[in-house]
Amino acid sequence: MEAAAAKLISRDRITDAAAATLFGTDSVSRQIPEKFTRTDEVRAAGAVVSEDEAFELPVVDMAKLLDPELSASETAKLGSACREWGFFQLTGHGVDEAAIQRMKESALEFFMLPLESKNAIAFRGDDKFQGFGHHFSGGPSAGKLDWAECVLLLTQPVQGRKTELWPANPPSFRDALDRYSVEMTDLVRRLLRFMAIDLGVGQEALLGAFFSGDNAEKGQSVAIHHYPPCRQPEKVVGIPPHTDGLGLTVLLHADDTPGLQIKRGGRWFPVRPLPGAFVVNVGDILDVLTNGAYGSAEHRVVPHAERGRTTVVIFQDASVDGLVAPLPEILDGDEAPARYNSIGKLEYTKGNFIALGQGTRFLDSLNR
Ligand SMILES: O=C(O)CCC(=O)C(=O)O
Ligand SMILES: [Fe+2]
Repeated sequence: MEAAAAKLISRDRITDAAAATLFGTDSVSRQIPEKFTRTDEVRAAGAVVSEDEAFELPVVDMAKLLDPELSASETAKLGSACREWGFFQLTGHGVDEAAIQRMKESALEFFMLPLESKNAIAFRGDDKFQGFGHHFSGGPSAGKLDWAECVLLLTQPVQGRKTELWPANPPSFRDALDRYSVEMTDLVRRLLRFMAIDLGVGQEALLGAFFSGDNAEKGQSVAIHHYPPCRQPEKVVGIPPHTDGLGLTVLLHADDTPGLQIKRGGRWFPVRPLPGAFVVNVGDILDVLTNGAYGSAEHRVVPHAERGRTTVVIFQDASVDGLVAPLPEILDGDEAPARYNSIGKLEYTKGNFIALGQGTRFLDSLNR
């Protein structure tokens, strides 16, 4: 993260007062303090699809993608999920179970520590990009707090890590995240190969946008979120509506609590997490790379009334020769002109942070 861009984010450490609201033993019965009350914002965000309405968030099976007999039809399913929803659940992914288990346990154990221990890595100084505290929330919610705590860290490239901000407690954490990060790199590579087939572009082109070159702006980061239970979930926000600003996102549920919702056709669709599956979504940069063929979808988190929820979210960054731009292979003169203006990666990152602070979507400003 370039220092000047990192300065554009403002994230706060969690105070004793906020912690008493979020985790206090009597927090469930108490009134929600003003700082967390966002009833109007929640109401204005639109209706939620009801529990019993039948709908199917696409499920993609990696084992089928890899099976020569089933690969073509499963690749088509992957493609339609990315085009129609920008989201899917991924089963049969082959990621090492022990690595997943250790990551889940380390995340859950970290959040169980007293605030003082967690604040050992609290956001500080100029660089509010990495550390522990309140997730950034600006725009219409400026001044209000999310019903959540989170750890944000750069995980790749290894030489870019600020290891001193990686939790030393629980002792398993650093090793678990290191291992998990490598597994996620492999998983993203595998997925991109099939996305390239679906898009009809060379695998080198798409993989190259995510992994080639020594551009330090291209890497991987993690957000580990904890949403404590909230008796009046309709009054608070776990994470406000947003699209993910990087390339591809892979989310792991550390428990089986639902809460993630995806906006489609003006309504919020709750994700019903499948045991053992990842939730994968298209980020704004993949949307641009594919010239809008794959769409990054708005999503948010609503806390659960009785159960806490913990997620481990990996973001894989991408760019083409230092630019956020449609892949040249996807464009075709007047037949398929660019739908987005190209922009330097650093300028993109800064623009994204400023837009987040204003509650707008930077991607919209790149539309041609
Ligand atoms: O925790 C979740 O379910 C979603 C988190 C998220 O949207 C994000 O970190 O960008
Ligand atoms: Fe997100």
